[in-house]
Amino acid sequence: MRGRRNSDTFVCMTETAPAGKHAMIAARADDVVKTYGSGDTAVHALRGVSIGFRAGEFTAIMGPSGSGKSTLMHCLAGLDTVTEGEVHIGDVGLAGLSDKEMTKLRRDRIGFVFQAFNLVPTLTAEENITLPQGIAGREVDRPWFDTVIDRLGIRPRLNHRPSELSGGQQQRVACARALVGRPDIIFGDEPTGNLDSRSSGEVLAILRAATDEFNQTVVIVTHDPRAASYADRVVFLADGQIVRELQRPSADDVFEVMRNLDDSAPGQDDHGQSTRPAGSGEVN
Ligand SMILES: Nc1ncnc2c1ncn2[C@@H]1O[C@H](COP(=O)(O)OP(=O)(O)OP(=O)(O)O)[C@@H](O)[C@H]1O
Repeated sequence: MRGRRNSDTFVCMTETAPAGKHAMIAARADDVVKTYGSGDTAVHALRGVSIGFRAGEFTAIMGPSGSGKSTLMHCLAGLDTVTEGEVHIGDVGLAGLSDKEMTKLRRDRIGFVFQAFNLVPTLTAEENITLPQGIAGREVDRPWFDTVIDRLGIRPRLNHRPSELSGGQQQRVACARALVGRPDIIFGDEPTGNLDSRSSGEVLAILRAATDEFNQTVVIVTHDPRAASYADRVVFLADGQIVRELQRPSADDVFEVMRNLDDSAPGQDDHGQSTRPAGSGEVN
């Protein structure tokens, strides 16, 4: 657990970006609504979410199950479309992009680390790490590749296939794959969900280093307060809305907010309809 200053804020980050390292917005969502289905069976996964992610910043998204965390991440990463509102990666709006342009943007500017690792079983660790560069027809930056794999401690495992690696090693390979292409922004959907605490710590440390040493932007979804305590800020969703944000919290701070959210959440009914009073849980 890291001893960090705790201060709540409810201020929209896009409006308060300071000058310097964090001034540039790497990604943002503006009034994003995501509804699955329609009519009586419509599920309101996101109900007007606005948030910005500064370049070089590590953000963790938390919230009760079904609060919309994965949906928000998938919309931000262009893996899903929004029903209303806009998403930008850097200054590129995703709404107007063709499938081809979207694929190129994801390939060039976004890295992914998922809970299920998504490694190709027939390829070695090294082949998995360099696969996206190969598909893009780009040369692998070898000095950078060396830096990343040494930082992750996976050099001795480069010739092994995923089945010959532990969960933690597979996740580090997935991290290396995300880092080697030098994407502007890395999205992690429960990147430590399948890992023991030691491997979790290693993966979180490299994601932390991605921001501190490599000036990349990291956004993860997690249920783990300890994982969230590695972030610069933690954003809490409930019922498809941002309801709270902590700056540089400790794991205990995060745990406390999660406990209150879980306690106070009548949440959603089976169709994702809010059962809260109108106006509750809004960002001021
Ligand atoms: N493809 C889909 N079709 C219909 N409903 C969906 C779909 N994906 C998500 N949902 C619904 O949208 C809501 C938000 O889901 P989401 O997966 O974003 O929540 P989450 O906070 O990531 O949950 P968890 O922590 O359990 O993974 C839930 O009610 C979920 O059932």
